[in-house]
Amino acid sequence: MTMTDDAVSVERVSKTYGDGQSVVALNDVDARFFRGTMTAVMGPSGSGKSTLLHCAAGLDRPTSGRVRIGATDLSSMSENELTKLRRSRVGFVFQAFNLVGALTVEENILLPSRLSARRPDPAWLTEVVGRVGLGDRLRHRPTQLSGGQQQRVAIARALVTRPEVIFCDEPTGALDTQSAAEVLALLRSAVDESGQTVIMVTHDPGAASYADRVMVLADGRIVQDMPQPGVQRIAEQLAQLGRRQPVASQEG
Ligand SMILES: Nc1ncnc2c1ncn2[C@@H]1O[C@H](COP(=O)(O)OP(=O)(O)OP(=O)(O)O)[C@@H](O)[C@H]1O
Repeated sequence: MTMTDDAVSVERVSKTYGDGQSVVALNDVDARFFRGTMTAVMGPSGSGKSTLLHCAAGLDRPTSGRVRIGATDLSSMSENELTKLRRSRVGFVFQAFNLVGALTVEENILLPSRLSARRPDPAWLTEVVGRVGLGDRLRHRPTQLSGGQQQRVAIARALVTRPEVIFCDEPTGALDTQSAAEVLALLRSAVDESGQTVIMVTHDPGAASYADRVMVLADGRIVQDMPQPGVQRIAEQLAQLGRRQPVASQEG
């Protein structure tokens, strides 16, 4: 495997849903996500953010184009190989936490390691649990925790296998400001202290301002790519998009 500076690269990726009256969710998108950086993906509802995240993470296949994680080309991989790749090389954090209610906090955190049959390094597990501040909650069930605590469990679960890339879809969408700040600081530390790569879909300019770069999608295309734009500029760009006339849907 050759080393590359790209943690993820997306080349000429299009995704069309349905046939007949089909929806073009991604339209010939090129994007490179550099190692050890955090990128926020923003844009109006329906602009293709989740679709881009899902294609980049190997959760969904593009209709055309190529996705690479590191030097690994996902397009030629079987479902089985994709599943293995997702378990070993990427982590996920979703708005709805997606924890298993019947398992304890500790069991949830260890689940990806169990599934990939790789024993986590106990020192690293202690470090991760300490970092997310859940040391005294390991035997609790997710329902016994606040939303912010549940999201911290999800982050610990994503960190424990030391994935190259952590994909986040609205990770702070269900959280209050304080819990959101804690979650964003944790994602930031995964980048700054562990050299991991974070790709995060968010609607919130405040959350996006934690990123090294903000990418804005509209109608399935990247329309802005801004290095550390700051909350003000992000909000302005989104407001400008909001004022644009939506592209007429193609019917019939
Ligand atoms: N499984 C699907 N089947 C059909 N159309 C879909 C499917 N998933 C997404 N779409 C359509 O593709 C387009 C892009 O959707 P996507 O979820 O990627 O947007 P988004 O920017 O993440 O939106 P939101 O901010 O509302 O979550 C939308 O028009 C959506 O309706």
